[in-house]
Amino acid sequence: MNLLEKDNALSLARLRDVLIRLEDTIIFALIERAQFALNACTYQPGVYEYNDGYKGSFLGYFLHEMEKVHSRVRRYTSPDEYPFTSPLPAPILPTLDFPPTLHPNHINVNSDIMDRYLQDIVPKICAPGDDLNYGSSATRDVECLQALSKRIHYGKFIAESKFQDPAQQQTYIQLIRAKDRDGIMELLTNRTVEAALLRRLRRKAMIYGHDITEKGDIILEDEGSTPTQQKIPADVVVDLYERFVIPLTKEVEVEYLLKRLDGWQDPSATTSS
Ligand SMILES: C=C(O[C@@H]1C=C(C(=O)O)C=C[C@H]1O)C(=O)O
Repeated sequence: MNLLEKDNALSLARLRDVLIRLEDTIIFALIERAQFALNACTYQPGVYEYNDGYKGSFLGYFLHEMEKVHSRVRRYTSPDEYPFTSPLPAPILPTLDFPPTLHPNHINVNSDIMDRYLQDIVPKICAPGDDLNYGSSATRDVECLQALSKRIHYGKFIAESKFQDPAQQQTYIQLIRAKDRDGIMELLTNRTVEAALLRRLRRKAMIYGHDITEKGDIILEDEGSTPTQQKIPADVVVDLYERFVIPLTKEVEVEYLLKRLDGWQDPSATTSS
């Protein structure tokens, strides 16, 4: 979605279409990472010496170097992009005039994303062991992390869209003023959308994650496909969304809404004469 556009920027349907497209990005990024072994040494701090005194992991070093270049070309001035590392240099390009779609906030859940990715995701999609392809596996790790980060932080746009719905705004205002996290979570939750998403995701993962024979047949798990024919198990992708991506997206929505009234004047409030 072009965030420089001003019209219809917060249409919930358009935002949901972005999340649907990001499903493809995430599935293919996971498939690319799954080509390589776990390469656990790339996640352990202190395994390599770095000329600038950096003491973290190979992935951390690679990610920070990548983000420094991306920061220089103003990637993180976009309201849908959030870095994992700091400090980052100022952009060499003039900042773009994004419409003020989101309420000012400093929400960044990338440390949670990194923890869950390393603990819960990589070990399930990669073969154990070390294939020495450290640069390749780290490159795919960065692509997975960036895609997951974009998807989860899109929760801010979704939350703003829901807040601006006239039919729900006063209810959100009451819940926010009461600091009612559970009430906000319940109001923003759409179980129908979530269930449809998981059904669609399983179909995508089964099709994208399998080779297609010359005849055009797709060999699926329940048709006796062997692990070598599965680029990534559909169950892993569905479980990733159900236990991590969706819950963390909703946490971002709740955190965003809890701060939505900071410095905000309710236009519907009657001014006392
Ligand atoms: C993103 C939305 O908000 C919530 C989070 C969802 C998700 O992370 O996929 C789906 C539905 C909602 O429970 C939405 O309403 O589309």
